Amino acid sequence: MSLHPAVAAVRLGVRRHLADVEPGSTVVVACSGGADSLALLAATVFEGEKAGWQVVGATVDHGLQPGSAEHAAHVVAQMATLGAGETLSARVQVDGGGLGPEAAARRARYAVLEQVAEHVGAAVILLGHTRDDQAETVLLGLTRGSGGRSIAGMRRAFDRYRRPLLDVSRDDTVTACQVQGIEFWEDPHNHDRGFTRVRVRRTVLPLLEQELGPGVATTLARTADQLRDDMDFLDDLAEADWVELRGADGSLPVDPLVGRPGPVRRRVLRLAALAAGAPSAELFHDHVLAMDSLLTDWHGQKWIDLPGHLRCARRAGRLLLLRHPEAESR
Ligand SMILES: Nc1ncnc2c1ncn2[C@@H]1O[C@H](COP(=O)(O)OP(=O)(O)OP(=O)(O)O)[C@@H](O)[C@H]1O
Repeated sequence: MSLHPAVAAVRLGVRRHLADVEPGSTVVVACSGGADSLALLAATVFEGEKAGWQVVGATVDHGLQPGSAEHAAHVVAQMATLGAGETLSARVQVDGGGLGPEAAARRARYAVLEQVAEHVGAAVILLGHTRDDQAETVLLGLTRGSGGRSIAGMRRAFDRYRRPLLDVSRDDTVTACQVQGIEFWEDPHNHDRGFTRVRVRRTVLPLLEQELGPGVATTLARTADQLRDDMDFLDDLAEADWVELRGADGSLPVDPLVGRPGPVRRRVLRLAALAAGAPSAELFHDHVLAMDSLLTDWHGQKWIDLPGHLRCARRAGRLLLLRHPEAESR
């Protein structure tokens, strides 16, 4: 019997994005019990047998809904049935810490996945994000208007995480599960139109596909790939400049910075503010533009305020990043 194209697509994603993973390595697959991550686990087990990997399935119980422990136990059983060599379930305490519930759950999940990877000595942790997740991320980023990085989408790899299914559609993961007889879970949140992402998934993207032609999700995901490459290049340039120019006190010389192209210069300023202690979640593009105005539109302004009780001031040919009390005395 010939291999179903959807199953082939998922396996190809795993083969391609884990080509450098050595025989004998341990690979953790993070499984929510949804179609994406179960299709990913099945493909990783299949490819892992050929490549000589130990495959560990891990599921995280956020404890946010009634019955979540039973759900986690069910996912563990499924992961074992699909052939994971080892299965793990971890319950986490989701503590907001100023974050929204989704972001808090995500942070707790990543922390526990890290512990799991340490525990089993894993080379990589796999996440089941698909091309459709990527397209939604790009659209959401566009509407948020927070700059190139937010429309550059998710990375295929970061730290020890990999996303092997970013070229695979959600439909293919669902079909791959169906043809392999894998029962998957439908997260009730996926139907809750209170979430912007759900409205993008269920209304905006289908409308775009209907009005502009099929393939919009693919095009958005491809655009994100190209943009991410450019962003990474500019980030690398800026990082090298920052390392070269910064003084021991974190200050920056005005003249060489003014000569740098704007996209690099503003990245250097952002790096300097972060290094001085500005919280990244609160440091917005407007703050960086205000810092930039001390370089490109300076008419004697004393300082500009930054988050994290910081001030940026221009004195004696340098940009200084100061804590508030110091700002007064220097
Ligand atoms: N409860 C869970 N346990 C283990 N892995 C999970 C769990 N929930 C999600 N994942 C992993 O994360 C992937 C993405 O899931 P989902 O899109 O629901 O999360 P998200 O909050 O958007 O994640 P991210 O912050 O990584 O974008 C899943 O395919 C799976 O690999």
